[in-house]
Amino acid sequence: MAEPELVDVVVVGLGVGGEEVAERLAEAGLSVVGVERDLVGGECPYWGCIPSKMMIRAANALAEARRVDGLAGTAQVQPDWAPVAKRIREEATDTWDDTVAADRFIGKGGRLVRGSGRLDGPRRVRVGDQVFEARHGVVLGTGTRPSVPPIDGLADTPYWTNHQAIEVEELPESLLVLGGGAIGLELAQVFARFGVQVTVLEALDRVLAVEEPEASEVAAAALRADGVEIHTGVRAERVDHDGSRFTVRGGGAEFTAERLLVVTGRKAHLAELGLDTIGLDGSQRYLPVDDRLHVTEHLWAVGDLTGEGAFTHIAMYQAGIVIADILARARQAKAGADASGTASVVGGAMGASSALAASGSSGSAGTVPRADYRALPRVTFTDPEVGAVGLTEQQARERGINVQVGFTKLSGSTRGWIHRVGDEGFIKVVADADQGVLIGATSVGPAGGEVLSALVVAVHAAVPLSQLRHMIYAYPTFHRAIGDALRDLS
Ligand SMILES: Cc1cc2nc3c(=O)[nH]c(=O)nc-3n(C[C@H](O)[C@H](O)[C@H](O)COP(=O)(O)OP(=O)(O)OC[C@H]3O[C@@H](n4cnc5c(N)ncnc54)[C@H](O)[C@@H]3O)c2cc1C
Ligand SMILES: NC(=O)c1ccc[n+]([C@@H]2O[C@H](COP(=O)([O-])OP(=O)(O)OC[C@H]3O[C@@H](n4cnc5c(N)ncnc54)[C@H](O)[C@@H]3O)[C@@H](O)[C@H]2O)c1
Repeated sequence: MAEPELVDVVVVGLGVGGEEVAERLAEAGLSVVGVERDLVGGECPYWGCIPSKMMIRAANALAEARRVDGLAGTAQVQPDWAPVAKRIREEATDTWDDTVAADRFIGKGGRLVRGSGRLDGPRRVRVGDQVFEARHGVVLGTGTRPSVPPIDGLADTPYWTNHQAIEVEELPESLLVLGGGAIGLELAQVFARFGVQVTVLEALDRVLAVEEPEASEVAAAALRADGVEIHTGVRAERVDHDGSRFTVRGGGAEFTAERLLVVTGRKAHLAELGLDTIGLDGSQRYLPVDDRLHVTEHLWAVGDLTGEGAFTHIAMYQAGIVIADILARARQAKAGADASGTASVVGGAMGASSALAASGSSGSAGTVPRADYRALPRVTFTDPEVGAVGLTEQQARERGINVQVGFTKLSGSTRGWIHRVGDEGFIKVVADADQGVLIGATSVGPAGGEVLSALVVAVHAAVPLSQLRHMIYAYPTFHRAIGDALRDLS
């Protein structure tokens, strides 16, 4: 068997989290092998956040144009998917080609290895016949894939996941969407606004069930206004495809459409990562990590597979901590080696030590930040946008917190009233009455995700309620409604 090749760090999976770690460590002068079996960049730029938000931008332009009537005259809107598909192909994904991202990593000094990586004992990764041994350790950033439920008949049909929905060049006449979560709602609204007859089937009793019930109500009403049929409490039991149409049976009813999109959550695939070779259980749903993203000594994980929230901003946040941790350890190792007069343990390259010294690393593991998810923000980019941070009211009550809640509708604010059509939304704040701080908030509205930023600061920095109440909120903004919600706390 070939001797393992010694490097500083191996990163398996170059999605947003892994790519960030690999690029920044390579830039700092470490010898980094990045292993990727598909596209460098992962789900977000090719089949996730970016192309879906391009679709949403286009769909929202149609909706705004349709709002001209009654506000500013009349407008005739003729939707055309061609420019959207073209933009996704040419601007977002380079027709699903990662040359730019791969070259960027290589340009920073990284070594890209194409293939599937798996652990092969402590600090070792195997990719086909190649084995790498990492002095500082291995970072896993292998993300998630769609979790497709074991529904009778489904596996034998040509159903879509987010990949086919994002790559679509010609829209179907009708679409069944299985799953009323973030992906389901965002894409359902886009396609409906382009004229597709969309039906959403959700197993739970409300869509967007992880957020406040008031948010689910507003989102469902907005989609229905766009012509989307929503059926909650429907768990699909059987799927058939007759060559041209899908039929889904569930909840005693039958639904048919030309296409079926399955967006029922995501799943990490730990079993294929060789975790057993270091004594870890590969059958778990996610890979548990500590607050420095350590799975175990010399093994870190970032992004969706940690189960801390399937968001690009979580993957990037975690990547920042891992980078600081590894650079601090590399610097300590180098200092130890320098003191004992042995060769540098950092990389093999002559420039590595000086690059590391200039990289801004703290030099001490004690100063590496620890992950804190109290103020985790999330935004579902429906129109209106659903922004939320921290705990929902129910989560706070389940934790036994002395909860106060404040609520205000946007339509009751000056800006909402001026905005008129499309002003659906609200601000809801959840406070810990004993601590006198916000522990959660929801901001739904035309700019719900942007308005959320003030609430994220409030939860993150535990700004006292007394200070929040005495802040000046610009008039007439949507965010001024935060003041109204705070006054409603009881
Ligand atoms: C339709 C959609 C819309 C979304 N919109 C948003 C949004 O608006 N905002 C937001 O914050 N998040 C959004 N997300 C979520 C976001 O895309 C993910 O949270 C993010 O991509 C996670 O990054 P990651 O690095 O953990 O993994 P991924 O992006 O999944 O990347 C993992 C990479 O690892 C590779 N890989 C896996 N196993 C191996 C292996 N054994 N060897 C080598 N390579 C391997 C994969 O090929 C992949 O490239 C959206 C997701 C979807 C599907
Ligand atoms: N704007 C964003 O930040 C954004 C956008 C899209 C996705 N994402 C991320 O991607 C993750 C995955 O999104 P998702 O929408 O696939 O998952 P999700 O977990 O948010 O929603 C899946 C929905 O499918 C339902 N479901 C499951 N099995 C079903 C069945 N058999 N029949 C009917 N309904 C069923 C669930 O009850 C749930 O409501 C999200 O959790 C989110 O973190 C983020």
